[in-house]
Amino acid sequence: MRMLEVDELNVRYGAVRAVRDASLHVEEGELVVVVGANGAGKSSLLRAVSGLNRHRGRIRLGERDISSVRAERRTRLGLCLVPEGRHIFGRMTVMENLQVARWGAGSRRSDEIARVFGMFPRLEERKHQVGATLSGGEQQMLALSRALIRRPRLLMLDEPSMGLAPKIVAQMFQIIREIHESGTSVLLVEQNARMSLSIADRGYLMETGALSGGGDAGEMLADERLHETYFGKNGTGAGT
Ligand SMILES: Nc1ncnc2c1ncn2[C@@H]1O[C@H](COP(=O)(O)OP(=O)(O)OP(=O)(O)O)[C@@H](O)[C@H]1O
Repeated sequence: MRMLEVDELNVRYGAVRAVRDASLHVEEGELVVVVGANGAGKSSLLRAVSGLNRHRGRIRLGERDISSVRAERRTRLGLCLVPEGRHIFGRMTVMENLQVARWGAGSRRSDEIARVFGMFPRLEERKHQVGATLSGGEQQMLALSRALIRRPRLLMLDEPSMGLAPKIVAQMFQIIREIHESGTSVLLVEQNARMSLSIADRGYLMETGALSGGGDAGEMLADERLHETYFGKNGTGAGT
């Protein structure tokens, strides 16, 4: 089954066409990455799929057309976005952040929090610490945990490697790989092309609002033409 199908999506900010006739899909259980440089339109694409941006075009989640469904309802239907910049509650503790997420998911079950602590033991160790005092990697883990509490059908991640030290970036991609291996469908947007393609099934390229590709991630990783532009001299990705 196709988990997500996006057809001819367009996002405009006044005269700026941030997303142009973008079409993509994610099969059930797939990990798909959209790679592209800073400003290519990746965040606008994910925000539109989440219902947070005004957009034109058709979006299907599973069998259902959600093009005109509001953002909160899309989340309830299983589409969860971990936004760029994390947006955790800095003055609340780790535990409180997770409790708010669980409440938002309409659940009171304490085992949902225990489940994410099982995935991120580090967060359990810091459960009484306030969000703002966590490291960047821990904040990203908390943002991810808040989405996972909802048991999403499709998890969308906007630049999860942003601002993290290289060692932590590697851990973050390992965690995303494990989430995918546990059966969750994932749509990831990233500037770090090399790392994200190395864990993905398929990849798209995004340039000035337009998507191309949609091919096998391993083949994209081996494609010499993409190296100079997208993998950068130090191999960490476009624009870095
Ligand atoms: N609220 C906004 N108002 C006007 N223009 C915007 C707005 N948000 C984004 N843009 C413009 O739309 C284009 C795409 O931006 P977007 O943030 O989607 O790209 P991106 O690939 O996610 O880049 P980044 O990684 O820097 O977030 C850019 O030209 C950006 O300047």
